[in-house]
Amino acid sequence: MYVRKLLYLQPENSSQVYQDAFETAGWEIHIATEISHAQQLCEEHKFRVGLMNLTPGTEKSLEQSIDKFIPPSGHTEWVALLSAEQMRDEAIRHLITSYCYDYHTLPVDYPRLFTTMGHAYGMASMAYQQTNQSIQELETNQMVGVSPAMQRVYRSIRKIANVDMPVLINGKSGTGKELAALAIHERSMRANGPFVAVNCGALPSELIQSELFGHEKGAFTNAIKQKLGQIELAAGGTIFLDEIGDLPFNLQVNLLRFLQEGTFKRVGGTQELTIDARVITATHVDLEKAVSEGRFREDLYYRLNVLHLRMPSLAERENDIEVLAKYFFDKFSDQTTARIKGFSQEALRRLHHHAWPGNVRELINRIRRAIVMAEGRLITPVDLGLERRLSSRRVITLAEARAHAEKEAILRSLRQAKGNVSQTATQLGVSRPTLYRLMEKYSIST
Ligand SMILES: Nc1ncnc2c1ncn2[C@@H]1O[C@H](COP(=O)(O)OP(=O)(O)OP(=O)(O)O)[C@@H](O)[C@H]1O
Repeated sequence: MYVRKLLYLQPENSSQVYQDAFETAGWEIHIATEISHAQQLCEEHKFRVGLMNLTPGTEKSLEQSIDKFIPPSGHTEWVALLSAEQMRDEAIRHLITSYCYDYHTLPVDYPRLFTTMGHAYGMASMAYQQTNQSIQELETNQMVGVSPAMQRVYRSIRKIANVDMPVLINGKSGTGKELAALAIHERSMRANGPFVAVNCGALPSELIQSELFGHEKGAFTNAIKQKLGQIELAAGGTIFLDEIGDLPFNLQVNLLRFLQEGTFKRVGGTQELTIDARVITATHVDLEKAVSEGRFREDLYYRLNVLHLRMPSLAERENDIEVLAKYFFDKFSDQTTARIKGFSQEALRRLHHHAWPGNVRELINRIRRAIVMAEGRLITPVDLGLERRLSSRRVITLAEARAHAEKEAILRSLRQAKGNVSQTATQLGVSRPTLYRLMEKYSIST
């Protein structure tokens, strides 16, 4: 029979379930009575479904440590088992809505519970397949993303790659324009030729001409020998010109000639040279506006914009945020950071709510920083630099200021005590139950 693995978190003294019933229904049940054991099992097995028994008296400690046993892959859906009475507790309802796919009230109605678990398994498997799909995309063109917006990008790249014409890519900074240009090149008939990238915005205007088109010996004071330009170096392949809007107006005509006739002259040269390179350009500014303001040649704009690709910003690709975060986490983790197992639920929530002005590049930087900064097993919002800050411009009430200070003190103390709640409580001069209550109030997890 097809076996699905189930992690059952059953604190001691909680009501028993009939293990045989699960096995007959095709579930291989792994029971943990303690969080540490659940954590260990999560590292050894791939559970798609977890069942947690919220026995009265244990739910509080579960709530505080739930982040710890969420497997690093994050593809496990949880179902809570609890009494109808417990459902009246607001904290428990919060726990269920934040962490669980569904709940089941006791006594156990096995057929109904198995249906719920079957659905949870389906949902978790779907999420897992989606991540895997993105990794397949990655193998072919190093781009990760499962969102509909990225699926459109992949489809466009496949089509554009087959047609040997200029491409204009636009999108905000850090959205992956250069990566898309490389993907086009690698899927095109020029894949065996060079891919040469030049950032026109990063070069001083007096150097751009010689950088792009090369120069002859003696063309200017420092031209002690002949130098080939980047366009010449891209012969047989693709030249990618990033920030094309920054190309000085006087050089735009040279590029236009190259696009129209495939010819150019080195600086200081008289000979007309011919090479074959596909031109892909990118911009984060509105080139049409630059044309209407007279800063960019209209004829060049139309020559460059034969095929067009728009890279969506990260905020438009919400489904990709978590996939990318986990991808970069795996990429940048190494043996020295092996103790860090993934992201806390709060960290994932903050990643989703952040506006991402710097797009994927910003995400990469935040993950790299978090891997260095994290002190616990899971990355927190503070590690990512995404802790909620109170706006300095807004007038705050005394109650808000007090709450802010209280939260900061708890976070700092927890960090110093490496997540040890008893030690933190002693340090802050409060009892453990009070600290737990405050942590719940401020959504702090260890
Ligand atoms: N979909 C993606 N999957 C994986 N990595 C990505 C993705 N998009 C961007 N990146 C990574 O993000 C970083 C920024 O991407 P890239 O340089 O291509 O952006 P850009 O739009 O050209 O930025 P800019 O306009 O600032 O030059 C790179 O390290 C790139 O590898």
